[in-house]
Amino acid sequence: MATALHFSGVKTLCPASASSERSLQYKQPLWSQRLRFATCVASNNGFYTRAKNFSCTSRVLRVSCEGGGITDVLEKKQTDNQCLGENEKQLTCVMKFGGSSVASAERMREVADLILSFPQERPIIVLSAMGKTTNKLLLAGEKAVSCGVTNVSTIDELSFIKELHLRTVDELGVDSSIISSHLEELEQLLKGIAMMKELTLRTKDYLVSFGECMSTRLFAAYLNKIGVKARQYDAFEIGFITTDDFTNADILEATYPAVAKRLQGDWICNPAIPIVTGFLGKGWRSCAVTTLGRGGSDLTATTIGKALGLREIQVWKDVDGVLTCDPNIYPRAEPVPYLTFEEAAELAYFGAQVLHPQSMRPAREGDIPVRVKNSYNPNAPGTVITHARDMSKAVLTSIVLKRNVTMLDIVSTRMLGQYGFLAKVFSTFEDLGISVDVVATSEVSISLTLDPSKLWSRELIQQASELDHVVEELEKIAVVNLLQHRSIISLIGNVQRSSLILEKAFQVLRTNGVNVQMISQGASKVNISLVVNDNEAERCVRALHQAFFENDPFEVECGSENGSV
Ligand SMILES: Nc1ncnc2c1ncn2[C@@H]1O[C@H](COP(=O)(O)OP(=O)(O)O)[C@@H](O)[C@H]1O
Ligand SMILES: N[C@@H](CC(=O)OP(=O)(O)O)C(=O)O
Repeated sequence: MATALHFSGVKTLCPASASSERSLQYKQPLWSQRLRFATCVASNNGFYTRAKNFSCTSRVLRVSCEGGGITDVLEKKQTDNQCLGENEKQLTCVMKFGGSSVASAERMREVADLILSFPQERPIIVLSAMGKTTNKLLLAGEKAVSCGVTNVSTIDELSFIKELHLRTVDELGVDSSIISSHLEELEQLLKGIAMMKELTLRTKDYLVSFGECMSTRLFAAYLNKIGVKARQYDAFEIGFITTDDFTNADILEATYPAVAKRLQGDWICNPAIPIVTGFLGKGWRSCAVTTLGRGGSDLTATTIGKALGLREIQVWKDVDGVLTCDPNIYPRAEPVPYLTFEEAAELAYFGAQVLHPQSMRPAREGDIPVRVKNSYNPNAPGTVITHARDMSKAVLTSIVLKRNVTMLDIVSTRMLGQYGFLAKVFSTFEDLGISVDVVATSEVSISLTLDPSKLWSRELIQQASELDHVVEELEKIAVVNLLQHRSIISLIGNVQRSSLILEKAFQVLRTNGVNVQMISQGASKVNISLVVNDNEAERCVRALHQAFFENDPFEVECGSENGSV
């Protein structure tokens, strides 16, 4: 057997050995200059793995690998633009890894291996904060409001975050100085919150930004340590311009050209894998750090995909793709192999935590496929989301649950034939800046649900008074009934088959003794929404899943014809 070294199109054959350390002889000493900057990927019978160590002298490249017997060593040159071939000037894809994928040093190493297992790609990496760091930061902030300045350093969540990040520094073998100033500043910030006794939305965003700022620094340092040239970027420094809606900001158009120019420009001048903070932006008026809403790193990834016109956007999660329902509600949920952007957007908007609600927009506008993959199980095919798919056999794709929704029944006090009623109702919501989710109307009455994510971004006390205010305003023209603790069950699928879907759904709900309080079929034609009581919702989802995905969906069609459903 022979071992091959590929470099600048030149191949040098060296004798193989069974050892896990391999020395390769160069023909030309000149190569070693370039190899200093090289990425080294070794392969063991076709399974690519990160080389544990590599070093080179003028004529010898020495590679050692965990796991023994190296049969092949590939060198990807990453030097300067003089060495970039024409097609190497383009970054190819974006890979986003969520908190669960980078929760520990071990997971970060696995993610590095995963990235290097695609040597043909020139990826941009987007990372979320490690594990549950964002939640812990928010909790620490809330505790700081009332704990007093002197007690800040004893906040459990602060200790947890410090310990997690310092342990990761240690285990990855990188220099602690890359995050020490962030950890110090974080404590100072919490002391500031304790002093002010308030945590504004703007401060909340600044507070949570420490999570992504630290995870990306750790990961970039680790890649550099193992010889893979990487460069860290804070999204708010490279052109992610947003509205000033702290905790729920929207990306502005100016972002696309700015981000493309910065990332592509740097790559061409001095190639290094970009490691970008997910979730963060910069408010265009305030110039302060903003966040894109919980789970917003998906949106960072799709924004980069569109900005650079990349071939593919990959979002790596801890599940085998988008599933037929939330696995926390029903563990027998199955991966959905294909989705359209429209289906994925509805699914995300109506509560499937797996994707950020706004994240499909840039991908759809740029017509860039999104692949949802499992970083714990990279061989699983995942879900591919594209513009169109074969719908001929599709009935139901996924069942989504949105809990804790507020519903309003509004009945006009005027008689039939009264014009302007709907306009007045919706202008009330517009004036109050409250967005509406699901709507069902007749000429004199309207039932609707309020988007909880918009309400949740406000303080609880503010929410209650806003709801009172909505009711007060609407009562000028209607009788209003405010119904809380409702859930929306969204049936995402082929609404061309809506009769079949509804027939089966209502049969299941009737069998389970559940009364549907509102029903709406979206204009998008991929979603039917049913409103039920919160306390019945999970049971409904499980029963619906069993009926639609664990039995033949065409059964009902035949059954109903014989009247035997
Ligand atoms: N329909 C669904 N398909 C897949 N996952 C879902 C679905 N609904 C809810 N989830 C939950 O979403 C989680 C993945 O999303 P998220 O927590 O944002 O991942 P990450 O932090 O890795 O980006 C899964 O672990 C799963 O519990
Ligand atoms: N860290 C942020 C952003 C994010 O996208 O996280 P994840 O990819 O882990 O859902 C959050 O927890 O909301």
